[in-house]
Amino acid sequence: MDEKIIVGSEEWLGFPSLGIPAIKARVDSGAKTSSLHADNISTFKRNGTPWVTFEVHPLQNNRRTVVRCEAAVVDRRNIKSSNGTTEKRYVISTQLSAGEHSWDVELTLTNRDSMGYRMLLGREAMRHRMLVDPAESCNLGLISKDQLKAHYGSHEQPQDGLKIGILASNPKLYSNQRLMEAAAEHGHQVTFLNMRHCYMKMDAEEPEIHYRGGRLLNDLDAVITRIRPSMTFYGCALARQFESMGIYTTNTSTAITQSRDKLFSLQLLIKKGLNIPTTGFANSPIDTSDLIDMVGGAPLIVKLLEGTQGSGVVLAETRKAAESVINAFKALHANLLVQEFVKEANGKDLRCFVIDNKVVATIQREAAPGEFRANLHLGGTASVVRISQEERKLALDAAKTLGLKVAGVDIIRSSKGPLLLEVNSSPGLEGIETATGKDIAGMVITSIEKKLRWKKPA
Ligand SMILES: Nc1ncnc2c1ncn2[C@@H]1O[C@H](COP(=O)(O)OP(=O)(O)OP(=O)(O)O)[C@@H](O)[C@H]1O
Ligand SMILES: [Mg+2]
Ligand SMILES: [Mg+2]
Repeated sequence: MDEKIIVGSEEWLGFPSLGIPAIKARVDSGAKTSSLHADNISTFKRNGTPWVTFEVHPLQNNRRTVVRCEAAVVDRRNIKSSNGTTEKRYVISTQLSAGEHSWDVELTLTNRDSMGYRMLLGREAMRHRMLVDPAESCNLGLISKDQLKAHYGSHEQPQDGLKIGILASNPKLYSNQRLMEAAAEHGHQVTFLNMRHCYMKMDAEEPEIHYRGGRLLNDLDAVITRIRPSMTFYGCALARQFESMGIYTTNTSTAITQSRDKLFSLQLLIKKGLNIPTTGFANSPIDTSDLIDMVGGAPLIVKLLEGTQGSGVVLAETRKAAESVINAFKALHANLLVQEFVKEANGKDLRCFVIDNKVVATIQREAAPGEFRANLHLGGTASVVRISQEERKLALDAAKTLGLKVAGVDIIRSSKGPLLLEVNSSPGLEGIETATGKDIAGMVITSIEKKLRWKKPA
């Protein structure tokens, strides 16, 4: 061929012999081989030679449209993916159609979804045929929604609702009850998944998650990740496994992991220019006095890095008290931070509930008399409150910085303006739903429906 086809960074391609007339590919000359996102891969023999059968979801963010394909296996190869891991993949050879042209290419089958693209076009398939202009996109033409409907309408699986799992610990908890209720109310099939009863098969080609008794959890559409702090390590491993199987998670394993590390997340937030109370962190007991000065002296707050629901937060009213609390915690080898005490907050703080980059509800929590911690578990009371633009922006920036789609952002009102206290990746629903009367659980479900482009059947 003399004239080379100029392609952009993404293109609509087709694999006629696989029954896939249109699929949007990420053009990636950095990758050697091309890959196709395939599910439920299994092998069989035809006339004595190895074949594979697999399912392709040809449309991005849509797992309802399924095309079952078959192809002869030409090889099994170790492929290094962009995240550095190597997996053994089946290789097939099939005709690629690109605009007016077509030729045979090799494709590796992987069940790893690379940023929503169902296929990656690597340089081997492009060689001598294509040139890439990374500034362009869809040079070979756009495919309309109607065309896609005509291609794939008959491949849409009838579905009454999404299959949603709630990955958590306690099915009796108000938040989990409400999420299950809301999912069912929206017409979905919902299952409570106790993290302790999930176990996984670490396999590059066929990763699996099993549930107590051996039930396979691979066909879920979405998992609502409600991982309690004490289960962060295992819970995030499970979330990661679901993600690697192409299952949508509300908060991703990465976002949860980093938001659980209080110190790390404070560093990330500060780097983004978000305001927090003046905070110090140390390890050796020698410098206690300077550490206290660093945050402006007593009264000050000492926080255990692993504390939750207010349990690890202490107010030291005097310098002497501060020294003894810090030294006591240090002797226990607990990680702690010291923080300026925001006295003018008067035992109040704000909890902003963020979903998909929107503050959907906010409450003000007020500490019980004689208490400075506003946690509802410590007897604090919740009330509806209006927040300022600045507070709203702080909450949204915080959730975004940590990559959380669902977050409870705690803000304290100081004389210097709003200061960020912390960001929770599994915010409780009881206090905020009760005080505001809003259906927050329903909003979480709606957010999943939007992400998966699910529409209520007429
Ligand atoms: N620097 C501070 N100045 C004044 N009050 C504070 C300060 N830090 C925390 N508080 C109060 O103490 C409460 C608990 O603190 P914080 O939210 O940091 O820890 P936590 O509640 O134990 O953590 P988690 O919310 O993860 O369970 C806050 O809600 C707030 O009312
Ligand atoms: Mg808190
Ligand atoms: Mg916290």
